[in-house]
Amino acid sequence: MSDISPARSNPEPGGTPPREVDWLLADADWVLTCDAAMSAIPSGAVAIEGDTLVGVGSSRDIRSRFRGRNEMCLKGCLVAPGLINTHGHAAMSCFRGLGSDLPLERWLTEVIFPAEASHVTPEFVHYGTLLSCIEMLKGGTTTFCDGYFFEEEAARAAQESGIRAVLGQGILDFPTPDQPDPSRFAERAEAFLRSFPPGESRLQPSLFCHSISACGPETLRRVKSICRESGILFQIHLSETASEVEQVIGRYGTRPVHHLDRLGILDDRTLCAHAVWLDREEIDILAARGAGLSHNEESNMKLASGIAPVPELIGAGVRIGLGTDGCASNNDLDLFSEMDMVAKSHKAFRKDPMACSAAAVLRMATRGGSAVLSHQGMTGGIEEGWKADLIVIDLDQPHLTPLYDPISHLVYAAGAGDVRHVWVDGRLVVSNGTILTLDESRIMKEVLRIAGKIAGAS
Ligand SMILES: CSC[C@H]1O[C@@H](n2cnc3c(O)ncnc32)[C@H](O)[C@@H]1O
Ligand SMILES: [Zn+2]
Repeated sequence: MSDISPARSNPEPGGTPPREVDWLLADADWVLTCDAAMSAIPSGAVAIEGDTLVGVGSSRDIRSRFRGRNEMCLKGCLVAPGLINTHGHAAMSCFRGLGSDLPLERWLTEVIFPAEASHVTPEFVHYGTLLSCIEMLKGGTTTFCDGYFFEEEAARAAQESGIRAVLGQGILDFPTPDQPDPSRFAERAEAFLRSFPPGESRLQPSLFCHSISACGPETLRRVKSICRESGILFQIHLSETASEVEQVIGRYGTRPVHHLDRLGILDDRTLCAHAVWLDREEIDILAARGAGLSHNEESNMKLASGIAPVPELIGAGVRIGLGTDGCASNNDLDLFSEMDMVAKSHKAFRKDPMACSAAAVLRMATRGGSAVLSHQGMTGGIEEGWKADLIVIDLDQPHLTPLYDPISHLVYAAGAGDVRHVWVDGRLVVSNGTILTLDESRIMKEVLRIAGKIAGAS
């Protein structure tokens, strides 16, 4: 059980006195660094100064070098990097579970798009995103990548919560809740970028073209060019269902990845969500261009979209993170259950227990996610000089006893409810399972009020 108490700094006799830092977290049973070798440090410790990890190692070593203004003894706990959710629509927590058990096209056109036209307002996005930030932070997610409407409100919510986020303004060639005139999509995108608080490194803007079906070639080209000029991430839903691929072939005479490649969309600042239906050539193009993917297995399974070729993508060197998608197609934002499902579904689909290992899945949820968001060297690992985005798991529980392999434990046995403490950018935002930055019960009440109107209208 973790305890905020002095961690007994231990200077070497006659040596330099320990450096004083903001936080010294010591005596953890394990520190999972998620470094390139996915190493785990037994009896480990970390030191945090400001927003940065300044010491990572054995408790003995770190205690000899640092003394914390705040110290925590983490006996019975595991420390891991904060998880990274690379695809979602945070505000859609207000639609949690709406239209369950339909395939993607019917779910979108019969339920979600009409509900969005009637109910999505700045207030909906603000409270839906706040609720999602609470769920994500309490469940060990410290970064999320988003795409929705009125995304200024999502940015405001992320800012209030203390989470790290990439926030994508949604663009379609159809009227949307925040742009009734689709011909003015570029003005909407530019207004969003202008609204973005400058100098806020924890939050980054992005643009999100919904899909090839919803955005014509000119829209895709223009939005990508705005992204290039601004040095920001371009996002798109890609090849989510087999029928979407058939539609693209029917309309453009080529498969979706070739279509995007011909338009010059694919590079290392493009993030494609889903990418379920890919052929060999498309996988090679994605790898050659350095494009990133978000693998959203639970959403793909719930909408019966299919199983993405993850082992082939990893084999080809494509960069992949894990995403939950929105709460209407998952129906939660829990990256622990997502990791468990990803590892098991690929094993079952291939009838091969080695098809997708626990380490490969944890890598996608940490370093992989960081790479597709261009946060590499900053998040997704516990390394000196990187951002202090950390989670502490309480191991002192029946379902986590005994422990032989900490990575296997994190992926197959631990759950979002086992997260005790969370730091983002060096700031403690969840303590003993309680969110410190937001008023959880007030936000739930506001979301219930919004949900009451949605339920009353349907
Ligand atoms: C511009 S992104 C927001 C837009 O996307 C819709 N959406 C949510 N989940 C999915 C999905 O899995 N595939 C396609 N579109 C999705 C959301 O409802 C918004 O309209
Ligand atoms: Zn999506």
